[in-house]
Amino acid sequence: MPAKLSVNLNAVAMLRNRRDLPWPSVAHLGRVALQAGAYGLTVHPRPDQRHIRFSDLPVLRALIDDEFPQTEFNIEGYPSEDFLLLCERTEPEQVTLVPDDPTQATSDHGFNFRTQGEMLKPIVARLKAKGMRVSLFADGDGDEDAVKLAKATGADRIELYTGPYGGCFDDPAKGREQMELLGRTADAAKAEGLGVNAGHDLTVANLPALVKRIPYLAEVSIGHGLTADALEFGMAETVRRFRRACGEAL
Ligand SMILES: CC(=O)[C@@H](O)[C@H](O)COP(=O)(O)O
Ligand SMILES: NCC(=O)COP(=O)(O)O
Repeated sequence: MPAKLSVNLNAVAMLRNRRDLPWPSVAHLGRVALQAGAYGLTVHPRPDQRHIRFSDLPVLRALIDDEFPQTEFNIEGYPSEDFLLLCERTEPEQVTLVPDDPTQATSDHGFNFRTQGEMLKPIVARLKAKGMRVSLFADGDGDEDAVKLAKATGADRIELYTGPYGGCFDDPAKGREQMELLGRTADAAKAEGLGVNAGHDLTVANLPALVKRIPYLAEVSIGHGLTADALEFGMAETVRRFRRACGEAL
């Protein structure tokens, strides 16, 4: 089974927010992505709303419900009370919890399950009780004990933080090392019965090797590199290119 592509709309929202105007439209580009066969949409609303605004969420929820009911909405964020309430109001199919500080420019590490595992347990249970699948952002450093602690939170999946892998675009040997660490983390998660997602700095160039190493990868969420390609190739063609890179025969 190829990894499913969820298109992260944060970068589109960031372009829109340069002006007090409604374009580029997050909802319209989400529609184009889903029409082109993306499996889902991802957003990462940050507390300062510098990318996705809280008001985007009901619009995207309605887009999926009304026009693409076979697809999924994935909301990412730090599990503050405000974020949890936002998820409970929006009811995404999946919530990806990340340990981001509000001042961070972008996500750059996974949870420390040794120190944060107990904090996560009731939060995971609360979201799952409302029918949302829960994925936890995790470092892909090959730490098998950390994966066991992630499993103990009750989460359904982990999302491998692939930033260090994506950062090796100009150093293939280091890229292979990072990929092996991601692969070992993923294998440990699979052995624990956790599903495995991945995201951050994935591109059409670095995806094929990753999905080959982790053939059971459930889902990738991609925004920055995909939006960069969409400027060149258009959103629909870009989604098809990424689907091919995920292993879909198109
Ligand atoms: C959780 C994660 O991996 C991030 O990639 C995030 O979703 C992207 O967020 P920004 O687009 O706000 O940098
Ligand atoms: N979870 C990762 C994500 O949604 C997108 O990350 P990026 O492709 O914008 O780096």
